[in-house]
Amino acid sequence: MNSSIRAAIIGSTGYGGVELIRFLLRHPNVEITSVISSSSVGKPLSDGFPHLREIIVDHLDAVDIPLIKQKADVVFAATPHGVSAELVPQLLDAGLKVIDLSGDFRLKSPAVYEKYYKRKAADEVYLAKAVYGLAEVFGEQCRDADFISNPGCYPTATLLGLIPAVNAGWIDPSTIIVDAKSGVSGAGRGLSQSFHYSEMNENFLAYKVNRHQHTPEIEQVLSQIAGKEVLTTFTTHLVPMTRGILSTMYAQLTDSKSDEEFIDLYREYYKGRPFVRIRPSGQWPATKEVWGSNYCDIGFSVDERTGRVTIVSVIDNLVKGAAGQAIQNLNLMMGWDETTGLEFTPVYP
Ligand SMILES: NC(=O)C1=CN([C@@H]2O[C@H](COP(=O)(O)OP(=O)(O)OC[C@H]3O[C@@H](n4cnc5c(N)ncnc54)[C@H](OP(=O)(O)O)[C@@H]3O)[C@@H](O)[C@H]2O)C=CC1
Ligand SMILES: CC(=O)N[C@@H](CCC(=O)OP(=O)(O)O)C(=O)O
Repeated sequence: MNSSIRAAIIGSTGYGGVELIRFLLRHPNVEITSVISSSSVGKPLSDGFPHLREIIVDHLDAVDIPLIKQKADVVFAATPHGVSAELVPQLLDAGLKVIDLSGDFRLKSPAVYEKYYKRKAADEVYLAKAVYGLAEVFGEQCRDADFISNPGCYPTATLLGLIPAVNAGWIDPSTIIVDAKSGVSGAGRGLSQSFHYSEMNENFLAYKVNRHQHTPEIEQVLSQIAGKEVLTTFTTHLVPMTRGILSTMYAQLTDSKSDEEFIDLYREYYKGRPFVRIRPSGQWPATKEVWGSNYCDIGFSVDERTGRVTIVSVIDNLVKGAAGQAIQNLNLMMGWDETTGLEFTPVYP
């Protein structure tokens, strides 16, 4: 089926929104019919983002649900936590399809959301409607969905790196430790002291240790895959680069396995899913090798000495970790080939 669809983007002036526009401008089945802002209504988007001069619908619309309904069939909400919780139910009630990039609909438990996000959870009726859009794992559910909650950037890299091994019972999930690093664009376009050039440059730091909001998201999915409660140690770090996430994962093997066995297991699990690329033994993926693309590249090393496996997974946080996966989910929702509009080779060097 190759029918086209009209798309609106709320949060068009943010990093996720701008990245959605970059990809959707080249999507053969999507027409961008409204770019939406809460603070720059009426201004041309390309004034702030001259690289998007080719956009036809340039003037920023207000967040006006009846107007969005008139102009669009699907809405991407690239809006902050809390904003999506309020907006998404109104969009769904208006009969629109929605893909939400925020964390507001990923966690099924309102109490867990409120503990980690420190704000009121979204309405449970809408939480129950959200399909968690980790495309390579829950793609079948995405195909029938009208509302997809796009995974977080760190969970995307981490879960794609862990799920096949947890699913096969090859690692003991209670021993998983995740050490993840992100480029600064992961924090969005807003300004804050920690992201000033002089604070970030030549610096490397851990943050939100043992309290990161992506911990329960990772645990929720791993518990579902393992069929029992899984708790993980998950530590995030900021790296002075613009884009990219590298997640290093460690876990105890349940039985002796080789690198080649891991490679075969993962290649089989992700068969037919072109955005996950498994590296040959001894090759480690780097963030530059997926930069600007929707790929997730994964490498392995089994340590016979300790009986542990080390798994390294990389993505571009703004693409596979946000806009790219959101478009992959739209493709699944619409019954299109999941790669449509996303076939970009990474930019290198
Ligand atoms: N950056 C990343 O790597 C990733 C981000 N995400 C998530 O995606 C969402 C967007 O992130 P990102 O683009 O980085 O964030 P930004 O801070 O760069 O952009 C957020 C946008 O939301 C808009 N906005 C703010 N308040 C409102 C409101 N009340 N109503 C409507 N729009 C509003 C702002 O635009 P304006 O002021 O013009 O309205 C702003 O441009 C967030 O929920 C984030 O957590 C998820 C995965 C990765
Ligand atoms: C570098 C950096 O600050 N990253 C953000 C990732 C936030 C994100 O994009 O994910 P959500 O949609 O779940 O908020 C953080 O660690 O909170």
